[in-house]
Amino acid sequence: MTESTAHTDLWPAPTATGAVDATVTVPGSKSVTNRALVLAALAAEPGWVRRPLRSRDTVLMADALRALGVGIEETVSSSSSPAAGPDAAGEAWRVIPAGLHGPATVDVGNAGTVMRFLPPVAALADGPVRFDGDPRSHERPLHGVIDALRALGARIDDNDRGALPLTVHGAGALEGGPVEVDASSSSQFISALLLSGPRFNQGVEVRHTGPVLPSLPHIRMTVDMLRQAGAQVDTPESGGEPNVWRVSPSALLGRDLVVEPDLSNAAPFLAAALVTGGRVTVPDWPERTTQPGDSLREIFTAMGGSCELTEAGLTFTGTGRITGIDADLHEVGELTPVIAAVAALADSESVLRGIAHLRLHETDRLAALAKEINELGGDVTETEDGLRIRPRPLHGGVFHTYEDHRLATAAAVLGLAVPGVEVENVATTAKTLPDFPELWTGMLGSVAGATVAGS
Ligand SMILES: O=C(O)C1=C[C@@H](OP(=O)(O)O)[C@@H](O)[C@H](O)C1
Ligand SMILES: C=C(OP(=O)(O)O)C(=O)O
Repeated sequence: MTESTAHTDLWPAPTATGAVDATVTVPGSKSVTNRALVLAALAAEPGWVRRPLRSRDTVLMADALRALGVGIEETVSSSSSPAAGPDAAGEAWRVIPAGLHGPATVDVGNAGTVMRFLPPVAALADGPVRFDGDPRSHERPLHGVIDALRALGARIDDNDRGALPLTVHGAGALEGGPVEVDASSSSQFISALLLSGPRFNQGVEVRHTGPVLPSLPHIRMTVDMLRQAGAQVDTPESGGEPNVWRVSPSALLGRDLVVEPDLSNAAPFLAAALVTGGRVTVPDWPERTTQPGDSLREIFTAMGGSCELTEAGLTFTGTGRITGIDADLHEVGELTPVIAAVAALADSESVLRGIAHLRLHETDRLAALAKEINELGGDVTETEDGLRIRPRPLHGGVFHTYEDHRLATAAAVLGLAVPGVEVENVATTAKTLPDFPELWTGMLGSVAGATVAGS
């Protein structure tokens, strides 16, 4: 969290004066889209990524792969693929793999997936690839990827910083093999090495050596998508050693993949049902998924709502009463900001644990949530590994967002119940959810008497 941001634009968060009753179509998953792009770029044949998320993080990924020589064409497709399903017509990315070339320059913005997933890809290029990004990207942990790639045979020039900016001197191939990584600061270190692993001469065997590994569902997502692309992956869950993942060298298939809705970005909309005692349906909620956002069904039910998965999607219904929770969120850390906002509106205390690594996300999320909710009259304290939230009556005010999309959506949730919340730089939601203000007001359009604070 840096103290000051240059943004002066304030978005008056709409206050709900009634129960929401809406269906909200949530755009595609950032995590699935960016994995799909990387795997398609490394494949031996062209593939499709349908219903991709088009947001800052995914456009940065596509542009970076293009800079390395991969063809990515935007199309409006009417799919004839059975895999795509009857209603999968619509926008798609056609990915045409090619030899990976340097010199190239990659702007990672502040996308963890781009800054961590692409250095291993760059090691396969035939020349130098320079990586840089937003000022915050220089502070986010990358040492796990850098050290592991060096151990696997890559040459990287990072001025001994263990962080961005850096240059990967691609040599056209990487030896690969066994490597140890402390991924306690980001699961993305492991995902990064596994995703490119099939293309290393010896494949890769990644052993996590540090304390608790966060975001395991995201590693499962990596493994799942690798397997669907034809890779052979051994995991702790498939009978392998604890904390060891092994990917064999192989060609990857070009897939026809339909991206699921981003279930973590469904969080503010489901929260609206909880906060207003209303009902929100998110269509196309997958029956089976590796996305951490699927845990919202359990977490928000524990906080006082109920949910039902039908053909129409996931319908979440609130009662207007919110109960605090004591929850370990280390597997689903990216859900924390919205859960914290809901907890601040509950009728009992919450403790959110297991999320110390959030201090290294888009901003220091623990510090930012505590400061901003407290500035609205709340009582949030940082613990060693999370937050303690004691609900108090809140008042309006400016909610600073620190270039963090999830801080902005959390603020919108507070604004439903607290008149006069003004969200600084709501446009920062474009990192993963570009149409957030429109989706939000569209959802509230279904509330009789919805008002916009400050208007
Ligand atoms: O692999 C991914 O797509 C992600 C993994 C998680 O990262 P961390 O393990 O760094 O928390 C998550 O928070 C991030 O939003 C997306
Ligand atoms: C931590 C997040 O993003 P990133 O992929 O940049 O790590 C997030 O989206 O909550």
